[in-house]
Amino acid sequence: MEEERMEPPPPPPYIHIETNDFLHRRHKRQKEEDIAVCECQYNLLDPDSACGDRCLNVLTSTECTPGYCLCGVYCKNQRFQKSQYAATRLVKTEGRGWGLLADENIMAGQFVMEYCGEVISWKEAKRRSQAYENQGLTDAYIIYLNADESIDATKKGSLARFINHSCQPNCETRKWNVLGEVRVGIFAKQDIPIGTELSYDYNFEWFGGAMVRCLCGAGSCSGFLGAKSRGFQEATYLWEDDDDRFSVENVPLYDSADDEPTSIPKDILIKDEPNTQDGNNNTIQNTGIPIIASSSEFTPMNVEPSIASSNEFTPMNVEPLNVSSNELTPMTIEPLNAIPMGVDFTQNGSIEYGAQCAEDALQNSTRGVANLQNQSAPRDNNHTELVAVKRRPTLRGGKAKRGMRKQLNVVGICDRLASEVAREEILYCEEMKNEAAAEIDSLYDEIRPAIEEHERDSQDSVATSLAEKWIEASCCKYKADFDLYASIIKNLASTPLRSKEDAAPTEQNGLMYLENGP
Ligand SMILES: C[S@@+](CC[C@H](N)C(=O)[O-])C[C@H]1O[C@@H](n2cnc3c(N)ncnc32)[C@H](O)[C@@H]1O
Repeated sequence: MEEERMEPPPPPPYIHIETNDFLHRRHKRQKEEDIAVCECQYNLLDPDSACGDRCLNVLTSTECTPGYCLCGVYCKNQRFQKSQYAATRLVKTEGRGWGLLADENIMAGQFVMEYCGEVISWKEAKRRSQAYENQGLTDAYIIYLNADESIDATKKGSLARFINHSCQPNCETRKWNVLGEVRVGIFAKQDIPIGTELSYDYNFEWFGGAMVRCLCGAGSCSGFLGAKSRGFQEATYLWEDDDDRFSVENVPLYDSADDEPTSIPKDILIKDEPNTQDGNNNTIQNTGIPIIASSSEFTPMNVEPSIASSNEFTPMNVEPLNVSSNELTPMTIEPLNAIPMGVDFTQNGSIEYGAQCAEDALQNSTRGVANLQNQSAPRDNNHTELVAVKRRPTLRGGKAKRGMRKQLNVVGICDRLASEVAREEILYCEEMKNEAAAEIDSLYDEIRPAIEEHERDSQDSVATSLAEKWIEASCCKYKADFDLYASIIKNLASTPLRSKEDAAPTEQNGLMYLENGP
C-alpha cells in the first residue's frame, strides 16, 4: 500500500505581481529623446534579425520601446515588458523554505523571470529590513535595485521571490533598462534541465536580513547567506537557538556525487497547482499550493565543481595614476583633510615646532593614504575627517560638515612678520591651499554619489577615472598644506618678528590666535 504523503504547509500568503509597484515615487515616463532605437530589421529567413544577440539595444541591456522598433511584433527584445518567463514550479525544500524549480529545460542566457516587488527607497529598505527581523521573519526578500532604491518582495512580488541562494548558482541577476526604468531579471547562467532548482548568488543583490547559515551544499559554500554582502558585514544578529533550520548539524555534508544535476521525477510531484503566473495582483492564499515535491525525496541543488565565482568581489589596492581610465576599480575613497606638517597648536593656542610633531603628522598623513589603498586598514578618523564608508553628518543643503578643529590663523602669523616678502609668500601658499581645498570640496560632490552607489551595491564600482581625479586632488591638497606649513616655519624661523603690541591680533570667529610668539 502506498504511504500517504504529508503535504507541507503552503507558503505564507503574499500578493503576486508581475510589474514593480512604486511606493515612494511615480513610475518614470520615458522621454522620446531617451528612447534608444536599434537598427534591426525583421528578416523572415533569419529570426535572430528581430532584435536577437546582435541588436544594439540587447547589447546595452535596454529593451526596445514598442512603436519605435522596426521589427514591430517580431521584436524579441521586450521580454520584461511581455513577462516572457520560463515555466517554473514551487517546491518545498529541505531546510531552505520554498524554492523554485525549472519546469522546462532552460537554456544558458535565457531570461527566467523578473524580480518584482515594491520599489522603495534605500532608507525605507533599511527600516523594513529591521522591522521584519523584529517580527521574527527569517526569510528576507529585499534586494538592491540601484544606489537609492531597493525592491521588497516580502508582501508583494513575483515568483522570483522564491528563488533560493546558492554559492554555485545556475542563475544570476541582471539589470535591464526597460522604458526608462531599471528592472532586475533572473537569467540562466547555464543550461538548466527541467526539475532542477533555480538559484542565484545573493551576495551582490541581497539587502540582508537575519543571518542565515547557507544550506546550498556547494563545495565552495561561503557559510552564510550574503556573506560578502554589506548587509552581512553590518549584521549584528544571531539566529535563534531553537531554530534548527540554521543549526550547524543540519548543514548537509558535501559529496561530489551530488554534483550531478538532479531533477525531480514528475511522478513524485503533487499535481494541484493554482496558476500563480496569470495576471497581476493575485493574492496567493494558503488554499492553493503550486506543485510540491515531498521534502524527503527532493535533492534540490544542482551543484557544480568548485570554481571561483567570476563576480566575486576582491577589494583592490589603488594603483598609481597610470591605470587605464576605462577600467573599473572597486575601491574605498576617503577624502583627506589638512594634516599640519611640523606645526601644531597646543591647547593654549601657541604654535609648537619640532621633529616629533612633524613625524606624527607625517604618519597620520601616510595612514590616510594607506586607507585609500587598503579597505581593511583601520581607520583613523582624527585625521581623515570625511570617511566615505560611513554616513556623515550633513548640513542643510547636503553639504559636508567639516569637523571642528583648530585652524591656523595665517593672517595672525603674517601680522607678526616684519618682512613683506615673507608675508606675501605665506599668504600665497594659503591661497594655494584654499584652492586645493575648494577643488576637493567640489570633487567630493561629484564623487559622493559614486561612492554611495559602490557602498550599497558592490556590483557598481567607483570609476577609476573619478578615483584618479580624487587621488590627484588629494595629493595637491597635501602638497599645498605642506607648502603652507613649511613656508610658515621657514619664515618664522628666519624672518624678524614685529612686537606683539604692533601686531596684536584680535580674536575673530573663535579662531585661535598666535599669542606666544618668540
Ligand atoms: C528570497 S527568500 C527565498 C524563498 C524562501 N526560501 C521562501 O520560503 O520564501 C530568501 C530566504 O530563503 C532562505 N534561503 C534561501 N537560500 C538559502 C540557502 N542557501 N540556505 C539557507 N536558507 C536559504 C533564507 O531564509 C532567506 O532569507
